Amino acid sequence: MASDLRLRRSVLYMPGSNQRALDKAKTLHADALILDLEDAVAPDAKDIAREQVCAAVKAGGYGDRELIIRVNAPQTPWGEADLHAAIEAKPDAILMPKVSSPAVLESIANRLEALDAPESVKIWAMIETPASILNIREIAASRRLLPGARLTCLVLGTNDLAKDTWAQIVPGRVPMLPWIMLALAAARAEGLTILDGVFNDIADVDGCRTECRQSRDLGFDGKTIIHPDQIEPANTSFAPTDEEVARARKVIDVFDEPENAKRGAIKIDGRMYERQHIGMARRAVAWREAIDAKGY
Ligand SMILES: CC(C)(COP(=O)(O)OP(=O)(O)OC[C@H]1O[C@@H](n2cnc3c(N)ncnc32)[C@H](O)[C@@H]1OP(=O)(O)O)[C@@H](O)C(=O)NCCC(=O)NCCSC(=O)C[C@H](O)C(=O)O
Ligand SMILES: [Mg+2]
Repeated sequence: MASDLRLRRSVLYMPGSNQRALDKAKTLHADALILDLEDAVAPDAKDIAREQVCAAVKAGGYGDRELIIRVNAPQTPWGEADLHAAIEAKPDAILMPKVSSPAVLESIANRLEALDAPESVKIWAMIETPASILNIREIAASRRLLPGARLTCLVLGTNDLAKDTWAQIVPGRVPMLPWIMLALAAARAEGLTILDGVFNDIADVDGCRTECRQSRDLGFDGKTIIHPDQIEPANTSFAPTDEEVARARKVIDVFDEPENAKRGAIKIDGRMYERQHIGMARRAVAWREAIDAKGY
């Protein structure tokens, strides 16, 4: 049903040290916000970023935008303080960077349980190291093993993947497609949400739109983005078109007709549809209803 569907078409990062961005985000049409304490924040701004981000989450005012805090990794000088403060702020999720194996997720899930964090605080995991790709099956499967069923989303970090593998970031992303699709299959096998990596060329809005469309074609739930100008391309690309919705409604209606009750396959407007297509059709309609209900 549309009411259960959480839109994550556009998920906007912002440096936690940038108070202006934290404020501006309250008015932007992004579905979710990642308030970053990690790579977007310089070492000497880590403490102020932590304070600002946790204060912003506690104060609220972001409407129905999901709020995610990206902490520094546990082995860094800031990891422990970030995690403690983030748990206390109770965001919708804590995003763990550079997750290379399930072990780090287990330790965070245990911490959340030990500190009695509400069930609503989920864990999101960045998939951005070569080891995370090799261990993706175990990382995704840890959803079933962690206490509190907290792992709900994987987020690709294509900049870090490029850095560590030496793969080039090129239009069409051919060098990365095997890793992208492996992560996508692992996420879907476990019923996790999965978000695509960022498009760095802020000035190239058309290029961003092309990559968002590719991202939707590949099967992602949404795109992580880095600038307000990338929100509209992401929201538009992940919305089913009018034509898709009309076709989806027709598929549902035709299979609902009594004379088709026992048919497995049907030809509609020259194309073959099987019963499995009803689920996809319902998803398209539910997405449209969720977008209409949201108003953007
Ligand atoms: C890249 C930026 C530093 C550019 O900022 P700026 O120079 O201020 O751009 P503009 O002048 O064009 O900004 C126009 C207005 O929009 C606001 N703004 C800009 N960016 C954001 C944002 N991300 N969120 C909210 N608001 C934003 C500006 O404040 C201006 O507002 P106003 O003054 O009222 O007009 C900046 O865009 C930026 O910091 N972006 C995010 C960078 C970031 O978070 N990077 C980390 C994540 S990417 C990553 O590493 C993923 C992964 O880990 C991987 O490995 O791939
Ligand atoms: Mg990264």
